[in-house]
Amino acid sequence: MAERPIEAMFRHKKLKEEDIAICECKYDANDPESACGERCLNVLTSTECTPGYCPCGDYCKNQRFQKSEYAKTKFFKTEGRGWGLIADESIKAGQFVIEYCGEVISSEEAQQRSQAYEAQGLKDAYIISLNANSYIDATRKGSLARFINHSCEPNCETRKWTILGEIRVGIFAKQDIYVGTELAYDYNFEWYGGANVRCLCGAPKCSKFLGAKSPAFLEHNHVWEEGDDRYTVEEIPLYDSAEDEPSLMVPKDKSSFRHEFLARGKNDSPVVIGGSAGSEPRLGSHVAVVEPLHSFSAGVANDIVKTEEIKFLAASKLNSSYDDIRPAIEEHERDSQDNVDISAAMTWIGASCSKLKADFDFHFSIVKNVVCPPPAQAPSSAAKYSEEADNETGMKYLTH
Ligand SMILES: C[S@@+](CC[C@H](N)C(=O)[O-])C[C@H]1O[C@@H](n2cnc3c(N)ncnc32)[C@H](O)[C@@H]1O
Repeated sequence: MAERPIEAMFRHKKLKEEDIAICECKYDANDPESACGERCLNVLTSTECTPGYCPCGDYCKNQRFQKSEYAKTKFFKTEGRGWGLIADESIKAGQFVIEYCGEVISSEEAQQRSQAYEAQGLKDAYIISLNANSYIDATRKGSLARFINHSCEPNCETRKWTILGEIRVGIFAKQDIYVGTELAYDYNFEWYGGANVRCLCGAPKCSKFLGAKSPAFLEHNHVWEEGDDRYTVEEIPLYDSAEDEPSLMVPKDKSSFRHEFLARGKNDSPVVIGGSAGSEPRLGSHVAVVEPLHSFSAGVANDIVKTEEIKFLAASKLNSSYDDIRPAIEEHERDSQDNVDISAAMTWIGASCSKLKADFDFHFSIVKNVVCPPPAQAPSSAAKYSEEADNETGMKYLTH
């Protein structure tokens, strides 16, 4: 066995000798920079070489986490987003910027701490996910990486690396970054903030909330689907990191339907479809006023209620199968590993298709029965059928 420096023996306590990944690199004495470059077997598997075992010895370039080879950065005060981190030297695309350091904790501990920090009034969240069961909390201990803000169009990204048998998270540049540019990554898969925070990244395709696509956010706010008004932003309590406002009113999407009111016919007044309640319906726009469900014929009402029930059932089946597949999806998204259990994936795909079909059937039943009823069906007394067709869709709407 090759002789190893003493400190190497102490450092990989968790790694058994037979588990140490040893590359086959041979460094060129005339070009020491070539040692363990991008073709190194360990680099290709996002694993750092183990000191004392790498054939390139001290020339090995693949020990950046272990040697804290960070880019030069400094923190600064942003407008509305607290502290941020900027590049203090130019950074190349793909370069390791800094490690996200902190306390490694379990998911139960992460949940407890996140609630406790919120109760203490801490507005900034520093817990990110490491894998399905562990999190890194940089609230009390961490590197400068804790100051990196979120952007929906970021110049950096997180990547997982295996260092001496342990997974660690690094921030890497996605593109060349000039000196003085703010560093940002997308919090989506790592976000473990308790409160819903309005995103102030300013990107044209901003998703409005920090971590809006993260498993934790979806779990707390349910599935936020296009056209599903149960989960519109108006209904999500949030605080604004800039002004700590308790609520935010976002203009409603005029083209989305409000099925629940229609299908259940909860009140007697006409129901507005596709406009904010109380707003003036406009003829020929994507706004229609219809009667509550109970004022339609029994056949029409039954058809809509039946398709809506199927829709809810399909949604709940999809949700429960998502719970089974979620750990695999998370793992896959983080580590790009193809370890998704095929039967769970098939169930999930099946449930997704059933839900799509149920959604379609429900929408179709509204269009068929309410928005465009067959000519034989006379409109009710409270509404008359407008002959004016929408230019874009050709659909006709009920109006006062
Ligand atoms: C990991 S910390 C980042 C550093 C933080 N700005 C500070 O002052 O310590 C994450 C917190 O920063 C704030 N933040 C980060 N990105 C943001 C963004 N795009 N919009 C609004 N607030 C943001 C949020 O309060 C979030 O909880």
